Amino acid sequence: KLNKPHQFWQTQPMPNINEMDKLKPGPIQLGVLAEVRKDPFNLIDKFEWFNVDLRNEEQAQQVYTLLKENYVEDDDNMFRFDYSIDFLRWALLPPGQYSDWLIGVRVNQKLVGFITGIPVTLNIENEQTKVKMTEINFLCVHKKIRANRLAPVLIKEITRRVHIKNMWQAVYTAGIVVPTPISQTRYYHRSLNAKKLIEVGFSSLSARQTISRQQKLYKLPEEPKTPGLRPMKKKDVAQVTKLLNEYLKNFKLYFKYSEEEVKHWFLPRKDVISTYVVEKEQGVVTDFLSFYNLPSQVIKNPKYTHLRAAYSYYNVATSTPIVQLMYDALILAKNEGYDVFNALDIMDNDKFLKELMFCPGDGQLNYYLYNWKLESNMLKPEEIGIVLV
Ligand SMILES: CN(C)Cc1n[nH]c2ccc(-c3ccc(F)cc3OCCn3ccnc3)cc12
Repeated sequence: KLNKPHQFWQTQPMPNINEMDKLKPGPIQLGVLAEVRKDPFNLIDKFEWFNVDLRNEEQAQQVYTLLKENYVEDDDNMFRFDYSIDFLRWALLPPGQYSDWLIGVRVNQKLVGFITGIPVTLNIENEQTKVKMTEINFLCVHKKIRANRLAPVLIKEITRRVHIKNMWQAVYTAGIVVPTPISQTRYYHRSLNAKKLIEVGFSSLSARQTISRQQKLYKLPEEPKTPGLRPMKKKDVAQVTKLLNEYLKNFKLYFKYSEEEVKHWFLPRKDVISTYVVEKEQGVVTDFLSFYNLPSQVIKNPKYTHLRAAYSYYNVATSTPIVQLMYDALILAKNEGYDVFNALDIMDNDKFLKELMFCPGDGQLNYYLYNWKLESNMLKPEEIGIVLV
């Protein structure tokens, strides 16, 4: 009976505490293509598998509504992520995507379950170890049909569809702890609209604080400071690709980006992704900053329905001090209408979090690698060079 904690995860190729020192680095189980099940896993009666076509407006709407009403909430159930359709198309239709890796489960034409994969090549702990794998995301089961053990079936089915492509590893993140995190990172928030954050209950005032004091404390200049800072354009793709790939080599977990992928992931998309480059003298790009748009629905509030949050994506500072570059990111986000700017303590983020007055969040984001034993059991947050949306 699957009712002991993590009963499902104990059946999966993930290192557990006492195996840690026995397993050699690399794949935990070697996959055999010929042994992969050719047919989908069985679903309970009336449930059916369904490949989601996010380009189809109606199907995209169904995914949007399922997530908006049933996806991740904060620990106090005050906020729930509200990923937009444009955002989902950005996140889930990258170059090389497979049509059967956006998996839905339907009952009477209604979408009740979802899980996604996108193809990535992950560098693990050194430049020589490049592993083609999947990045898993958006695991969601409708609130009304939880405890049917649908989530494990969704995980097994996407695993099967990844195995069929002769890929045997996965990378994913989650707020919860299941066997076995490779890194436990923390998130931080920088107030941009102090008054609204207090009114929605995101921030609270201590006895000595007042709203106007908070507004003064977090006040930002009207315009960014760095000369030559401007929105990224197509002509910047080659330089941004070089800057990014060079920078990411500093970390133990990172993707290598083609120019095609940089076009997809970084060219600005309204209300989805903002990328700004610093163009020093004639045409030379020396730095860039980027943040993505992920609002949270405010579950119960008389005045506001949403919290507008910008999330730090990738930032490369080779000639501008990182603190100054990120200070400009705050100003740009404020001017784009965001209420809060969020960042994890991964990459070099620790260098600006305190100085720019970020406050720690109330939870953590755990990183996972499926079917892979690291040389070092855990990675420090500053060794993580990947951002999962
Ligand atoms: C990553 N991606 C897989 C979505 C995802 N799943 N689980 C999560 C748990 C935390 C964060 C997270 C990551 C960075 C951050 F600055 C704040 C965060 O959550 C705040 C709490 N919250 C939840 C909903 N509304 C507010 C993301 C996620």
